[in-house]
Amino acid sequence: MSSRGAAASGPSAGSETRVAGSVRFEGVGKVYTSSAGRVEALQEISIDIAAGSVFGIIGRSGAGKSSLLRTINRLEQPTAGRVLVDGEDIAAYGESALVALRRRVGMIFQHFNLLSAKTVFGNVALPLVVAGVGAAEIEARVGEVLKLVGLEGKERTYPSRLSGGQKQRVGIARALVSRPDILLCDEATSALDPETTLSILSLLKDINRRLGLTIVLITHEMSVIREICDEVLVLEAGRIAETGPVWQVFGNPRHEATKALLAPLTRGLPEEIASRMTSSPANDAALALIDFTYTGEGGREPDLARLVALLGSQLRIVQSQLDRIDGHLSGRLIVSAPAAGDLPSRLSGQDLAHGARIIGYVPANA
Ligand SMILES: Nc1ncnc2c1ncn2[C@@H]1O[C@H](COP(=O)(O)OP(=O)(O)OP(=O)(O)O)[C@@H](O)[C@H]1O
Repeated sequence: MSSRGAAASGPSAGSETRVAGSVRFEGVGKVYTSSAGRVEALQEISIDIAAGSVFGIIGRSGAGKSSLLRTINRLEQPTAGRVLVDGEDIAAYGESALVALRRRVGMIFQHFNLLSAKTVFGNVALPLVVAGVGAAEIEARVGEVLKLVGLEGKERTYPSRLSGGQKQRVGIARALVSRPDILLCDEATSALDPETTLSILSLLKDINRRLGLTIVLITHEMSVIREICDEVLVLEAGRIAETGPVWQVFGNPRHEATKALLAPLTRGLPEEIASRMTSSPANDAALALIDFTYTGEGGREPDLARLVALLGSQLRIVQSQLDRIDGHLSGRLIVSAPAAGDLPSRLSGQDLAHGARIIGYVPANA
């Protein structure tokens, strides 16, 4: 695995500060021209993705998410601007450098893209076979990644005998076997049920933490962004609507596109609260609505005593909901608490539940 460190890929990142797994878009544009006409899919996209971060891309259908993601491994070529991976302009790559880039940048897909005629071992080994790696090393590396994704013992199984979650684990193992620095995920959990989605998300987060791998993902599920992303980019009609840390963008969405995308997350709120909710506090006395999600696993139910200690005794429960999905507990607790002080950063450092985020603000007397 390439060396990784703590340095970020800020605007001044040059070859000295380079850390494997950073991506920079510089004024990226993409125009498709076909018999149907000209489509301006991306315009003036300039943004940095720090090595080792989990970066989410959201936007309505047709906003340009896939086009942008696919410029990172040159499945799409920008028609304007540059894409730099670890500080290098990948447009300049010849054939062998491009092959090497595709090994450094793995990808997983919504429908897994597994070969049905090959076993789990055969599917995962494929990139190494193509690269001409020796049999003993293939054996060792496939074993290593199957262990990492929790599929030990499934080597000889064919994809048709696997569940959706297991198929995606094979997809992840196949992407990791080349020891990439970056993993691109195109709607990787959209075909999975909520419980399996959670297990794949925790696997991705675990991989990100253990291997220091950069993950760039597209999703239409805002809960996915909330669960695992550090930063989020909202695209609207090919342009950047807004971008920043998830707690900031989701806690205080500024762009209409973001607010529309986040609307499903506010479902379930009492009408009298939802109708008075604003995206930023009206004054110092405003109350923040904080949404905690949790599962029954790992004892992650929010502890009320800790919430009161953190948020103050004025904390009120606005809504509480418990579901059982396939026998597993899935809960949501919405509380109101004084918004004064730097609440988002106070919340972000806490391991209070599976997810904790501010969904809006209401006047103190709401
Ligand atoms: N190969 C292509 N030829 C012509 N137009 C294309 C091509 N690929 C994408 N487009 C157009 O570019 C725009 C952006 O498409 P893209 O797939 O990047 O959006 P998206 O946000 O990923 O959408 P979705 O969420 O529906 O997958 C759309 O208008 C789409 O129709």
